[in-house]
Amino acid sequence: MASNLLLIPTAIERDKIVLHLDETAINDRWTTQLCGFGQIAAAARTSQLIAKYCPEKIVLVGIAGVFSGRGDVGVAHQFSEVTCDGIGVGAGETFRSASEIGWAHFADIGDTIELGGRSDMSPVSAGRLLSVCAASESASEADARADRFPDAVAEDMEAFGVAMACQMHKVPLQVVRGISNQVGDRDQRRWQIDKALQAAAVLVNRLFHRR
Ligand SMILES: O=C(O)c1cccc(C(=O)CC[C@H]2O[C@@H](n3cnc4c(=O)[nH]cnc43)[C@H](O)[C@@H]2O)c1
Repeated sequence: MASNLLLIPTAIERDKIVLHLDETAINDRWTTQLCGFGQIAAAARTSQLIAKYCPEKIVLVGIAGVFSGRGDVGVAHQFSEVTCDGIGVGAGETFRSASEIGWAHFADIGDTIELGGRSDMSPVSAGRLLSVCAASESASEADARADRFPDAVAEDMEAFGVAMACQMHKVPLQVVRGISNQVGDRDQRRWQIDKALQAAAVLVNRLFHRR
């Protein structure tokens, strides 16, 4: 039986989350691999791993920031869609995305990719994940992003790249993110990484047992 892939951006996240994952499920059917930090590494590495393992399905798990007023820190979400922000023209208020200027990311892949390509992996709808190239570094930057994406719940840096590779290879993807911080809060003393990854592990363990 083909192994499924559990992708995690960094070794720090992997070493914390594996403590809470169902070991039997991992040994039986899942291969855990790092996909790297940021959209580019994540897309390239995912493509390489799909070619190597030919997985039936992929789950991406890690931490993310939540937009102010749209959720709590220390909980986890499984997302129904992922939107890319940061590839296009301009910066700040003048930024226009790839779709806005009429350049698709690749062929028919626009700025948003639906997650959960098959009925047996139908997503728990927790809305939109915004995948950025550089994390918001202040509350005002976070608010500006939140204004541009009124239905985005959280911000990460890899999901769109992983989703693009999965779409090209026709492999269904689920994305689970534990919420470690408020978007725009760069003071890691306030981040709740352990709690976020523990909550994320609960959702991933459920996905392990879903047919
Ligand atoms: O601001 C810093 O100095 C800094 C130092 C180390 C790491 C960071 C990160 O933002 C980690 C990014 C990493 O975790 C995910 N993540 C978690 N929270 C956020 C966020 O608020 N916005 C975007 N990405 C976030 C992301 O997927 C990366 O893998 C900062």
